Amino acid sequence: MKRYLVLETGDVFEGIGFGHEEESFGEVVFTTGMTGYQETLSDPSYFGQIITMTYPLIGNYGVNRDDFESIQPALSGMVVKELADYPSNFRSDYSLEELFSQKNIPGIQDIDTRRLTRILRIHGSLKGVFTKTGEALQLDIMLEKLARFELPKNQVESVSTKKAYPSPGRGQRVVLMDFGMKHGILRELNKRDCDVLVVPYNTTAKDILAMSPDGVMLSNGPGDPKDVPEAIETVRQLIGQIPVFGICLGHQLFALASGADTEKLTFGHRGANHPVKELKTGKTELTSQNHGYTVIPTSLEQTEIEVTHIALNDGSIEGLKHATHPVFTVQYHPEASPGPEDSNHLFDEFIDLMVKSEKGERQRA
Ligand SMILES: NC(=O)CC[C@H](N)C(=O)O
Repeated sequence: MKRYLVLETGDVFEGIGFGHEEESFGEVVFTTGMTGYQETLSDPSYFGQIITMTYPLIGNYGVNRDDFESIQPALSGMVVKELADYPSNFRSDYSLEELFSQKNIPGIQDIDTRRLTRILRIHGSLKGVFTKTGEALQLDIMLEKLARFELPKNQVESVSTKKAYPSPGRGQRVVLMDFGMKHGILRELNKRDCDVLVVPYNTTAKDILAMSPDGVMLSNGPGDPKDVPEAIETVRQLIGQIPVFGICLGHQLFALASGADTEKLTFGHRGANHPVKELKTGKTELTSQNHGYTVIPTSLEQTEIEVTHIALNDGSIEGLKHATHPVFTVQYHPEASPGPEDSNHLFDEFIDLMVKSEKGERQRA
């Protein structure tokens, strides 16, 4: 049945609805990953966003048990050119369409995603709405509703765990701050036998240090990093106390906590083949990315942080480290899922940093 996607610019796309049928508002963004739709739609960083998949055929290998990045997808909708009718893969348990219905995710297909992406590249990310499936379009009313719609400010709170929980191991003890964590991060720490305690986004530095960890991991998460001042304060207090590794939102929080500033990119970086250069070695890695905000280079001047990585597509900052303390962060996703695993070694570097830290020395003595 017919459904429309309306953008705040007044552009209208007619398509066919699938999944949840009610009206749905969000920030329309695009991702260029050719595969990995299951990981993408379950990445909590997409909270409140309508994701356009630029690859034209989606759902062709179905949905499997293993590739979820969270239990309850948080996105506001997905736009596809063509939804595969007959998924086929030895791991597939059911179709993408079934997942959308089961989890109440709104979808639209038969959309000219190339036209939509061109609009997003020109205007930047835009507010948009999926009309109720089967209902006639009332453009004026939709545009009025869109003008009134505001992107939510409590995004991290909505997707962070409410209670701390352990994921035991026999190695380094890591407190993982959950800002809307992709499970891939936890999997990478578990693979290295870390003894992980996942904690809510608003856990204080005092409480974290009282848990006596060897290091703190700052996860990815949705929204504007400036919307979580309590987390910025926690990170500020952790710097210099303990090794810290941050990913994506965690990277932006480290920058803000150090006195630097962030801003919104026009249309963001979302995809699975973004080249990133490490400045020290000149080596380039292909990375998985999903972010709309970035650290402002000139804002680093008065801080004690250094740029370690840059994006080759637009020169923006992709990695930072503290000049003297054991803290490093990346804007991209070393846990991949989806995407290349080139930068997986950063988790090993985090382990090394913890082992080398004072507490690690003490424990080995
Ligand atoms: N994946 C993330 O952690 C994204 C961080 C932040 N919400 C951004 O869009 O820039």
